[in-house]
Amino acid sequence: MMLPAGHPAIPKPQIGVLLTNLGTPDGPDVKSVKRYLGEFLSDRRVVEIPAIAWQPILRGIILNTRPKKSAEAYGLVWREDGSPLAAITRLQAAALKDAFGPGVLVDWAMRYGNPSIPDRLAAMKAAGCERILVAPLYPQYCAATTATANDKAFAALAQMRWHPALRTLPPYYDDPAYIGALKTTIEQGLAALDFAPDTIVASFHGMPERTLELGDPYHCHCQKTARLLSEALGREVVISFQSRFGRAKWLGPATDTTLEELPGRGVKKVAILAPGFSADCLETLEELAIRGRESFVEAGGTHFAYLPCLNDSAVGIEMLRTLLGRELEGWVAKP
Ligand SMILES: C=CC1=C(C)c2cc3[nH]c(cc4nc(cc5[nH]c(cc1n2)c(C)c5CCC(=O)O)C(CCC(=O)O)=C4C)c(C)c3C=C
Ligand SMILES: [Fe+2]
Ligand SMILES: [Fe+2]
Repeated sequence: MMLPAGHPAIPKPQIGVLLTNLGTPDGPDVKSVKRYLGEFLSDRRVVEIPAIAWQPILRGIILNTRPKKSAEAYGLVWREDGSPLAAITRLQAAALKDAFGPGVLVDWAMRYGNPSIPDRLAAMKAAGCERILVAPLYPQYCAATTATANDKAFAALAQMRWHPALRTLPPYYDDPAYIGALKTTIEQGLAALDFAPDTIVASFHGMPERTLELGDPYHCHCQKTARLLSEALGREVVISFQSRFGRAKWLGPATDTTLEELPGRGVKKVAILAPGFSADCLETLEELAIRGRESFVEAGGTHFAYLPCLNDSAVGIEMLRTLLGRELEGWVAKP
């Protein structure tokens, strides 16, 4: 078809990089938390119980009890610029704005809640992006996190007549750029403490043991990250799993019991980090830095430090630039 005279020039093709993370409520109030948990916990990638059995439990019990408790917890960590998870992901995208050249748009979205993955993909397409790298910011692959974020992107594309080409960021649990960034941030964190920890604990988000038996690589990815980190640091790193949810057996050892038991084993000074989270959030700031500290001290611990996630630190952003830049190869000329 011929373009009519005076037809506007076709915009220059752009490339999009969409950072994605889990999602978070819009506010630290019961209503917002209920909406968020309803969406999150209805995802069959997250709770692998047939809907006919699960939905009555979710709607009848969990969504009538948990939002109040969770909203209180969110209230303890909420910042002026919003939920820590959303605020930090926004800062990460802003810090990477000019990282890949003028033709590359960097944006962010959440799997549950706002800004949504379909909305931001539509905005990228409207801006002329013909190629999009979707980057779920989970170092360790889990179907409940990585796969469902990508599912959402694929589902959005499925609604478009003319969709952009899509790449996804693979998990990076053993990538030298990630292990190196963790090592640097831990060493910087330890140097700033006024005590030397007896032990370093690496706490990962847990998942049901059954998910491991069904073939999810998450547990193995966490173990390998912890081993490589221990080798890089040249010291032992104790691994544990946090945030148990529901009645099923979850991966162990549990972070809460580990922190309660360490003082009895002579470990009175501890530093804890959460290498599976690319941004600090409820699970790190409330569960580890607040509640974890309380239970460690109650059990006889004397010194406790929570070491923040990579977030939008210089070393964290440099790592993202390396990982994302690699996936953009062939799309963007090397600097
Ligand atoms: C980093 C990896 C994560 C995995 C794996 C994961 C699995 C998983 N989580 C739940 C249940 C909940 N998780 C909650 C919060 C939450 N989870 C992750 C990450 C992983 N989850 C993050 C980053 C967050 C924080 C969100 C924030 O707003 O800051 C919550 C909600 C909070 C609460 O009410 O306590 C629940 C519930 C399951 C069932 C699961 C299964 C594999
Ligand atoms: Fe979770
Ligand atoms: Fe939690």
